[in-house]
Amino acid sequence: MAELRLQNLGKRFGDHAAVEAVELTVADGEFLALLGPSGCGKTTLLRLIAGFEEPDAGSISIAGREVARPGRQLPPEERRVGLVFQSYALWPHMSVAENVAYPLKVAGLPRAELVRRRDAALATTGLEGFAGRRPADLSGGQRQRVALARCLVMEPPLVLLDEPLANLDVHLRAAMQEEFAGFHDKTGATMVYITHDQAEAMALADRIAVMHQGRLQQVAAPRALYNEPATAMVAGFIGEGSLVEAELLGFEADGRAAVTLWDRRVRLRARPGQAPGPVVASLRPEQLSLTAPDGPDVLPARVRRAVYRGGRVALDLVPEAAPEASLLLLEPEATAPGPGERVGIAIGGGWVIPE
Ligand SMILES: Nc1ncnc2c1ncn2[C@@H]1O[C@H](COP(=O)(O)OP(=O)(O)OP(=O)(O)O)[C@@H](O)[C@H]1O
Repeated sequence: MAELRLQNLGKRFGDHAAVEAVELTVADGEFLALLGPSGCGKTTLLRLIAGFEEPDAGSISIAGREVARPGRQLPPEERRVGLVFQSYALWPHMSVAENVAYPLKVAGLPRAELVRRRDAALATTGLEGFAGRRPADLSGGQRQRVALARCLVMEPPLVLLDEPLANLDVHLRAAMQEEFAGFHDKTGATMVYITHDQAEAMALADRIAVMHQGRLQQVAAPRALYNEPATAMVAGFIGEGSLVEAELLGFEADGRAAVTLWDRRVRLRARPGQAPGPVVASLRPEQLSLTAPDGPDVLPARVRRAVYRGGRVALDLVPEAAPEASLLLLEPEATAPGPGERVGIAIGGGWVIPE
């Protein structure tokens, strides 16, 4: 069992809080993606868990054992944590098999056990046919598999991955994502996977933790993160859409929120119990549709830009009632209006940001 628990974790570099007040529990066997813009503290958080940085607040426990708090650090090699980085850090003079077996050799395993575990790791990562090759004679994806196999041989209950696919091209990334998912299923290890690619996080993770300026903004399953973002930062960072200022009037009998948006009354979803008043709402493109400009409850607007996306056109729409605002709507190519055209927008849903 390798539950990971971070309590009020903090790390400063001089005046800069790289990680601040992080509370997070990753369940045994869970796949958690850590997602956030560059510089938000993802790598620092991972280095704290691995034991390369010492926290100056809070604590870290792995499998029920406290491994770090200010002034008390268990060294990395005693944490039983596997690490996979984007730079594969393979030994160039060793074969694939030797690279994979290296941690076992260092640990002093008997030869028969070493061979058994090495070959099992090579099989899990589909590298049986490459055992004799040098890293220089492998593709980027194959090298990343070697790095994965070398992590796997130690059978770590907790694996930390720092942007392991960042150096690969788009097609290879998709293939490797499937391999990571398979690797997770086979090993049952708890995984924390850093990425700044939200599609990758959504494809792989049970839950996604979104980080911003050293703090966790929201930790939730991919669908919840997309449909019910806790903050404007999460709404803007995950998926596409528009953030608009509105007024929450109250809740209707069916639980929908009654909201005024540019003098129109619309019904959105909101966290129950939210107080009436000024709010920010997130409108995803699929919650908007085009209609005739002058119907009841329709928002007349003009097309500012129309960008072809292959089969669909991304429309940047400016409501007549709010010339400074902008709404994104995706329309099939065949029915998409062009720049300058006047249209009506029907709002079929949306989410009131809770804070
Ligand atoms: N050793 C250090 N000394 C001083 N500042 C540091 C150190 N390590 C990181 N930082 C700063 O802490 C902040 C968080 O850095 P971190 O590398 O954790 O971000 P990140 O989210 O992993 O970014 P990226 O996605 O670009 O790798 C940054 O502002 C960075 O400049």
